[in-house]
Amino acid sequence: MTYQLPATIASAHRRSQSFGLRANLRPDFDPLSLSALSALVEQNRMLYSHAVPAMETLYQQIANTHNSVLLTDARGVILHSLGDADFLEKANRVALTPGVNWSEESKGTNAIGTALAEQAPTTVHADQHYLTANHFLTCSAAPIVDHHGAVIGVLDVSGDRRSFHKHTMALVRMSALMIENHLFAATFENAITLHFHTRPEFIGTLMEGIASFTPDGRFLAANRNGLFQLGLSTPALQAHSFSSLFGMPVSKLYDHERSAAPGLLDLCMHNGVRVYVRAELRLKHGARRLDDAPTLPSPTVPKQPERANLQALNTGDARLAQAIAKVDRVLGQGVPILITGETGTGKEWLAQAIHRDSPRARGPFVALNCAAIPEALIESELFGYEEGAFTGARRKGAPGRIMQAHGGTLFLDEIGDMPLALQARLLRVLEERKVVPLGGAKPLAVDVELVCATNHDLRRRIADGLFREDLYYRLNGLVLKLPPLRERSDLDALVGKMLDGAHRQRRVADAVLHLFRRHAWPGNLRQLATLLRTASLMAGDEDEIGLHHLPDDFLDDLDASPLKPRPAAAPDTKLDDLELSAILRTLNAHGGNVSAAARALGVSRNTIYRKLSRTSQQSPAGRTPHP
Ligand SMILES: Nc1ncnc2c1ncn2[C@@H]1O[C@H](COP(=O)(O)OP(=O)(O)OP(=O)(O)O)[C@@H](O)[C@H]1O
Repeated sequence: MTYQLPATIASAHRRSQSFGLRANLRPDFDPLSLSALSALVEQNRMLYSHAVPAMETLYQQIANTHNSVLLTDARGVILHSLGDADFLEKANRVALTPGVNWSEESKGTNAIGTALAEQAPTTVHADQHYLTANHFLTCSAAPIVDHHGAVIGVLDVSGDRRSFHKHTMALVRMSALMIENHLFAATFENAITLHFHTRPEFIGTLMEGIASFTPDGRFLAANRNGLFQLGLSTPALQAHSFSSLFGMPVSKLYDHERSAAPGLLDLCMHNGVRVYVRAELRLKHGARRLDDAPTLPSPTVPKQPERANLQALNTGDARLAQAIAKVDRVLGQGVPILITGETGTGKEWLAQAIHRDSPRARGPFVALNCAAIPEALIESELFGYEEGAFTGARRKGAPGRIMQAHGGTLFLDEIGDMPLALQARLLRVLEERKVVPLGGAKPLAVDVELVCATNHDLRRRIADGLFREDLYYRLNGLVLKLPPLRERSDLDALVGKMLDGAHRQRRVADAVLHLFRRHAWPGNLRQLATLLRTASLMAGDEDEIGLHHLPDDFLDDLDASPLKPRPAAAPDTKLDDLELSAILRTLNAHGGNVSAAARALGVSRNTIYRKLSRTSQQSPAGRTPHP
């Protein structure tokens, strides 16, 4: 049977012929010597050290599928491979091993060589390979580019052709993007780095745009998604600055970052597209490098008399005010703080405020989410590793998060999810105040204030054998329990504060506030902040956020979920709820338009407003917790 070769493969075959290669060529068994390979790895140290963790994660996804993960340099020489033993043995037979060159000039059409030649992700399957010896393979490769857009290597998954899976290419592309983003983040030491996207939930994911600027706002570089969103090429961007691209003076960005709880910025790019932006300031005077680690922050740093940042969180809820008063008493005294509370109740914001009001405010604030990184990586992330700690290469060492927080605050989020074995190591670090990096022998002295957070009940996890009791007692110097939003009495003030941070000053209609007070808010402050951002966008030029600006899914939720119970004394409870439910459903069906809903129900708009407000008055926020 004959079939048409895809155009890329056909031109790769023509190139292979022009190199004088023959299809029956025997694989080349002449790899670089071990010392030459080590030297090559050393030359590609940045690429190698950021790629290996991503390769390990990628390999975990495809383990036991007769595949291997490979990294090459910019010429196609394999630097590192990870794979299933049975497949590695087969791969050896065709020299798919470290130290061997897989460029098209050397091996003819193959995913690595062709991805390099085409500068694009490429899959080469079975007999699409130029050399007959490679027909048993299926390979998917994606180039890795640096911050100038230059190809610096290739990530590839190769396996037995029977193991072909159509999702492999997507996994490889995502992993290559992850490596590029990590490299990008490590490239600029003294810079402002922006993470941006048109949708706030995409910030922190592989889809985010990243762009770096000098401290005075000149453009340095952007990653692939950043270039795409900005809609300009790297050369065109060289003439730009933070203010010309994002319409805000750089001084305002500094002001924003210095504010009590800098959330996402809502900015309008030069092309008129609105984006959400998280800024990261890595400025020399602010960021502490490991090299200066042994020096502790100067004891002469004055203790700030005012708790400006903590006070900014105090918007009138009595339980929160109590928690802040407790923090005030222990600040700077070396008492570990444990923050508990449901998801989205503001645990991380509180941790940041604690750091900013502490005498260590000038030191680093380093956060690690123990639930967000694979278990295999937590250890090296937390404790760091020494040069040569990983087999196969002279991978340069890296400081762990604990060391990076030296002289400042270490925030361990989701501490309840930390694996048991690491809990023992963490306990030792806390007791001895020393860290031993992986593969290292020498303990390094470390001085950090510890703030941890969890939404688990740690006592429960102790009873279930998932959390060490001794560590628990080491962490809970002061335990702060953040109330869920449905139990807070300062909802109106919070709404006002969240809107204050926006570009445009807007009010919220009473009817909307009434609905807010009756909602159970499973996503807490995060849900409220996101809802207000969406509603503000919907409101466009209007000064007031009304019911018709609320997203449909919120009205759906309100209708579907039980409202907060009202006090037992309230009359006609059932009837009122039925009525309210009918009103909400109708509002929902009419996109939140009160006039249309009133017409459909045959009542006046005022009746709708009155019913909404009456139900809320019967159930003041903060009275009864939602079950
Ligand atoms: N005091 C506050 N004022 C205004 N918005 C706030 C405040 N605290 C939190 N938020 C909003 O809520 C979001 C979630 O807050 P945060 O990340 O601190 O919660 P968390 O409890 O740590 O969540 P998780 O348990 O999911 O890690 C923030 O991104 C912000 O939008």
